[in-house]
Amino acid sequence: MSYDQSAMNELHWLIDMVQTIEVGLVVLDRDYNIQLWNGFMENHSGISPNSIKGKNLFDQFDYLPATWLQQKMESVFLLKNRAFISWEQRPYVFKFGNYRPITGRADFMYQNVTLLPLSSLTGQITHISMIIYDVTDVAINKLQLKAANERLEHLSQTDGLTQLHNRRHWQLCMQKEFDRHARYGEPTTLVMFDIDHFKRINDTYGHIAGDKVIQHVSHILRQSLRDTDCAGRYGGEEFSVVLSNTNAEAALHFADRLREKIEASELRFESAILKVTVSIGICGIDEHLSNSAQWLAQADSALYQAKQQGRNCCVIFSSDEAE
Ligand SMILES: Nc1nc2c(ncn2[C@@H]2O[C@H](COP(=O)(O)OP(=O)(O)OP(=O)(O)O)[C@@H](O)[C@H]2O)c(=O)[nH]1
Repeated sequence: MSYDQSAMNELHWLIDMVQTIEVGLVVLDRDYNIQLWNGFMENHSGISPNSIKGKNLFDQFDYLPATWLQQKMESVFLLKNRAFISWEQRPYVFKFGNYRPITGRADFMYQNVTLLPLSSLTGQITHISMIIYDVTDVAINKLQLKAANERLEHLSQTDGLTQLHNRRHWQLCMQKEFDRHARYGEPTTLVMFDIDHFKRINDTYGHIAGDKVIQHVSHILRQSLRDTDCAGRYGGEEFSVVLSNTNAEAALHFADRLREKIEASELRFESAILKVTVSIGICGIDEHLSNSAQWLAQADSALYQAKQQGRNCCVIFSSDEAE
């Protein structure tokens, strides 16, 4: 076989491969006019190479982020360097459907795109090539893994009965708030409360009724919170809340409103109507506290005082009374 014939063969194979490869190939000239559009692009866009050749990329696909993409392409022309667009940065460049049976859950094809400078025989960069990789499988797996991890993280931080933070996670929030105060000195207050005579509910109506009461109280608590507040189920029928940017007097308003709402509410359980009250201890943070455990102990001591004072009331911690 002559040298010419062999070169022709090679060229033929290359063209064949470019047309059939499972990767999108597009060549653009300096004005973003399409010079090459391979089989992959045709199959996924439904547009044939003949009908798109010579047309401007941005006129053909008006959904493309023109300014952003042109900026990237210009840097490829000027710096003669490759550029990459990852699906994590932008899920796709070309809006192609996803036909993969295994990853049928994606509505579109996730893509990684490489922009490659193409030089002419004189060494000038006259064209660039876009190489489009279908990374739907990888992207879906990664997204599913991320979602599963987020679900697991949520479960590990949440109390199953009330959907409030569980004790361990709430304590971390409280420690963060304590540290934030140590750094920035903003007021913050701890509120601990406990359902009064809860044992009687369990003893009279059974544990299921008791659980419903705990859910009922936590529902009212959730409705009373701001986004920045952090509420948890501290123990069986004991709840804890960190009110950020709130001093003890303002927390007393919050606590009294919460107490009144719970007192005014009722819960139907089978043929009975259940009513409960709560006792609340409040402790604002101050410079004398040496650690978060002490803060918690003082809020707990205020809660104990509220119980001592006859229940269904709120008490702000005072060191005099604690002694
Ligand atoms: N149903 C139910 N009961 C619980 C749960 N956790 C703890 N308890 C019960 O809550 C009751 C708490 O009783 P006590 O600590 O004596 O307090 P109390 O009856 O509320 O009395 P005061 O707090 O002094 O007003 C106990 O009977 C526990 O068994 C729970 O998740 N579900």
